[in-house]
Amino acid sequence: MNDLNGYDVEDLQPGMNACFSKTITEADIVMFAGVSGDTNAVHLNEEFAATTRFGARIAHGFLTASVISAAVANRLPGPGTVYLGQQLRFKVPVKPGDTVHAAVTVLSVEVAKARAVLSTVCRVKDTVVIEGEATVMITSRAQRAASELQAMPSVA
Ligand SMILES: C/C=C/C(=O)SCCNC(=O)CCNC(=O)[C@H](O)C(C)(C)COP(=O)(O)OP(=O)(O)OC[C@H]1O[C@@H](n2cnc3c(N)ncnc32)[C@H](O)[C@@H]1OP(=O)(O)O
Repeated sequence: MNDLNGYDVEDLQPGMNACFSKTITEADIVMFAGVSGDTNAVHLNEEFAATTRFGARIAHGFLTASVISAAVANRLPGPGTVYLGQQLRFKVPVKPGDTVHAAVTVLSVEVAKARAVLSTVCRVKDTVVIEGEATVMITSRAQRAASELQAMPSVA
């Protein structure tokens, strides 16, 4: 664990898993449109959305995907983790009011590079709405020790 209670890369093992859940509210969709600038009518305009194959407004895909980011940042590997990549497949639309459960599972760990690959799956009830994989950089005890050594004043 690092100072912020995130796992160090040395602590990670394939198969470790964690979940973070969040309900995607109307307010989230409106605020995400504002924050991102993505004002796509399929998210905001009920009349337009009713004419689409979804029949009603749906959440931004990247809003739903952000629950994965929360799972990675808050749960596993936790605080200090840095995203290197995230693959996403949007399988089923998420509607306002749906609760998204983001499950992350460690697939592989590369201790020397302080990297890991995680399976990232979002479900609403039992339905998979997003699946993909994340590549992340993780804090490392070895790197912390090396930096602390470098910071020490040298004795002549
Ligand atoms: C600009 C930003 C906008 C947004 O954020 S929109 C919000 C995020 N997106 C979503 O919520 C979409 C969620 N996904 C869905 O609702 C469904 O998924 C679709 C409506 C897209 C497709 O459903 P169906 O018609 O039942 O698809 P099928 O019969 O399973 O597949 C038809 C072809 O489409 C490919 N496909 C389906 N989903 C995906 C995907 N997520 N990524 C890549 N390809 C996909 C399949 O493979 C197949 O292709 P082949 O005909 O060649 O076999």
